[in-house]
Amino acid sequence: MVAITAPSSIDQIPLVKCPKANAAIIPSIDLSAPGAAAAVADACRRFGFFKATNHGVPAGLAESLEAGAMAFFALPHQQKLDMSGPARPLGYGSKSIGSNGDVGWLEYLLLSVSSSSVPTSALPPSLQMTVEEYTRAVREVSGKVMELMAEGLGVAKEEREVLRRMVVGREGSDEMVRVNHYPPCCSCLLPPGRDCGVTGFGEHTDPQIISVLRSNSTAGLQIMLRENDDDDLPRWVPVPPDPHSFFINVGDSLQVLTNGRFRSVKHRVLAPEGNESRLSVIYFGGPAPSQRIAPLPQVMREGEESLYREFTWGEYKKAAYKTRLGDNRLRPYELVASP
Ligand SMILES: O=C(O)CCC(=O)C(=O)O
Ligand SMILES: [Fe+2]
Repeated sequence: MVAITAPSSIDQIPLVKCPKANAAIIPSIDLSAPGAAAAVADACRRFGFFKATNHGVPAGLAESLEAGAMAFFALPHQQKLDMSGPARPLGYGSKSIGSNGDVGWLEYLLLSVSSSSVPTSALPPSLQMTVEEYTRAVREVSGKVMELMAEGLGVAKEEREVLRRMVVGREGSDEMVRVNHYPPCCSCLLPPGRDCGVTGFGEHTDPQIISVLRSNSTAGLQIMLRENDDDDLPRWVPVPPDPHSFFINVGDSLQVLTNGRFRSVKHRVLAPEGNESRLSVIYFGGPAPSQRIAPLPQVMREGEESLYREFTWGEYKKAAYKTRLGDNRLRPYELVASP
């Protein structure tokens, strides 16, 4: 039993109805194929998002984490709170996302996986071990993807680790794992096929450099397509779930590091419509708090000007905690106003 109150009690943020799904347009990239670097860069420029296949993480690892997480979320509410502490922001949270009034139809665990303030020691030991093992594997995927990104951006071979080194294996880097559980929402109230339109996780961009997401086979994730010349209305596109693949998000910091070449992707999650829960696990790769976030000299053309006022990751993260989920957190740092 999941200790979440009835759907009617949560703030139902009005959502734009989804246009017909056009799932085929979400790029799917075999990370080991020749040409992967160019495909990654193209996807990050156009969508800030892609599906990564052939990533080398054994299926059993994600499945064990999924099973352990589902068992944890099935515990009584108070026990989950007692074990992990209330999310501030690390720990166990339910419905409330952050401290600024954002709500969603979910419960979650937010864990820091690189600092000593990790509440994972309060998790059931087998879940803690699985989270740690899974994180080691996904960290490698994120490192590989960041190298492909650098290659696709045209960074010289000797410097292709420039992004990876900010996160992977760097002393003090800010890596987090979030496990989100979206219980079935209104299947009891609506006929099959009707969009219940309840927000699972409201629209936002991820502030870090990179996010690596894996979910079970329950749908709900959507990304916003960037406006283009023919279509200047924002369009939400459902992302068909694929438990065998990872989904890579460009975060705000990577947008700045690439001087806007890669764009952080707006995304959201709708609460599940059927009887199945959605379970997602997201690895967020952030740098050390003192890391300066400014366009990388390796990607800038001669004479190119920075589009952003520089900041440190620590400053940005602190500012992000003071904003609402859907706020454009990069706007205060833009030197050339976006439309
Ligand atoms: O749960 C999901 O599928 C995505 C959630 C998300 O975007 C996040 O936790 O930042
Ligand atoms: Fe996100």
